[in-house]
Amino acid sequence: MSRLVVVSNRVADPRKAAAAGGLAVALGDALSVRGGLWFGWSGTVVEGGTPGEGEMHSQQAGNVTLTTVDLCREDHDSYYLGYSNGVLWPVFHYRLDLADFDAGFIGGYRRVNQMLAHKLMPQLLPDDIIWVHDYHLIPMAAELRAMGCKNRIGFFLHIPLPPPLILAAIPQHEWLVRALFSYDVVGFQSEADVAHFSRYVGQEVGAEALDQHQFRAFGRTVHAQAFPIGIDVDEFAALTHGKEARDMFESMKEEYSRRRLLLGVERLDYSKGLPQRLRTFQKLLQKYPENLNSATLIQIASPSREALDTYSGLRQELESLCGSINGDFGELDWMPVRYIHRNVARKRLPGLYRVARVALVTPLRDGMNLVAKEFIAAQDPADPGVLVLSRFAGAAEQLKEALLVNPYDTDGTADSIQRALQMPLPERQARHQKLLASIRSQDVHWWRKTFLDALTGVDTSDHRR
Ligand SMILES: O=P(O)(O)OC[C@H]1O[C@H](O[C@H]2O[C@H](CO)[C@@H](O)[C@H](O)[C@H]2O)[C@H](O)[C@@H](O)[C@@H]1O
Ligand SMILES: O=c1ccn([C@@H]2O[C@H](COP(=O)(O)OP(=O)(O)O)[C@@H](O)[C@H]2O)c(=O)[nH]1
Repeated sequence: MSRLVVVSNRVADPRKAAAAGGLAVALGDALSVRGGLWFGWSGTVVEGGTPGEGEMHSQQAGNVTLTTVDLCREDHDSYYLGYSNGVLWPVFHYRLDLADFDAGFIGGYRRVNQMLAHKLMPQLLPDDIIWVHDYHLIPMAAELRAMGCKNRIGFFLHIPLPPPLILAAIPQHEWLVRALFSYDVVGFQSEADVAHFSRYVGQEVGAEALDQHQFRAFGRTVHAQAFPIGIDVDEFAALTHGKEARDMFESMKEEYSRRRLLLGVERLDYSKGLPQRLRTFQKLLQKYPENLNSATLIQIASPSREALDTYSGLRQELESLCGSINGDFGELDWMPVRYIHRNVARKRLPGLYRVARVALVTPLRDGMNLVAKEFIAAQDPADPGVLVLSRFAGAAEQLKEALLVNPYDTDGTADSIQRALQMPLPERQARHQKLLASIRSQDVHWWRKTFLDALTGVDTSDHRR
């Protein structure tokens, strides 16, 4: 079997609990099954280093070699904070209003992609299969091809692809899409993303659709398809019975047998719809007063990208909303919102998921959202909680038996939460059974296998010439 080389901005030791963020968790799972090389940024920022240069480190983690590169401050700020998270992240999540189209960022984005490609190229073996991940690294294949790389290279976009006219707001949109044609396979999270890609390449660059998945433009053919990412259901169910999760469950169970727990878990990111969720919870308390002194929202919002103003501003907005809801509705012995601005270890989360009556997964836009799938995996099938899920999360294409909501509709979402809180046991069980079957049939192993099967199966003659 060919060696698998995974390239992603974040690299994490698969043997240790991964940092918050679904990508690191899923790639750790994918690589530890097959072994190989995981290559990317070390997470270290060197003050005063030289742009385009970075020290490389290598270590062995079981059957996976982790090779990482440091970034100097200037590269980190223009590549990661600037272009990746100041331009691509907001625009790909449909937030043109939050994008910062500073012309200086693109230079750093190209420079870091070039540097990473130069450091990776000498490590490659002729029949390695290369799998590049996410918006930070779109030009990686083009850079490798420019150095003569003829390997099979696939790309998976973990975040949504917006409709053509939104994508076209990025000054370098055509360059980015041209770069995608240096890959053999381009994977998306949902059918909606594939439809946007198909419309973009048809309208903006005159691509020819050879069949449902094959698009030809710039003298190259690319295979584009949806491969919705999943979780390792058995691993997560096992975590649910582990010590950390059981301790969490026991400590919360008593209090929440008297009260009803609603739960939100995510990075503190504007794509996750947190202010809208708090306003919806406020509406629930106003409209359905039987929830006073009872319904409690635990909101875990783990710190993310705090150097960006959009993120620090969001934190302030959220803290002020939590304070005003607790001030208006709280009692001496009950606070409606428990807000935690820290990362909670992944091993402890299943215990929390299992105590919750309702999970609120209500992003305004999300590539997939693995928390929705983890919540389902952690439930007791005999007495499961209810998933309230935004129709704008990639996961909504698969999880039809959740209560699907429009997070912009505060009233309608409050009604759905009330319905979830009152849902009879047989309906909860029936919905959970179908949701569990869905996350089992398309789990993280299915995701890895279907993507890699597509990548090893496509005709790569364009790149071998
Ligand atoms: O690396 P960070 O800047 O700290 O951000 C964490 C990760 O966030 C994004 O995750 C996405 O991938 C998930 C798994 O496919 C998906 O479920 C979720 O909807 C996406 O938002 C980002 O795409 C990753 O690159 C980041 O590492
Ligand atoms: O305090 C936290 C918050 C989140 N997570 C994990 O981070 C991942 C979040 O992935 P998701 O796809 O939901 O969103 P992303 O952050 O990647 O956009 C999930 O595995 C969560 O269990 C965690 O371990 N601790």
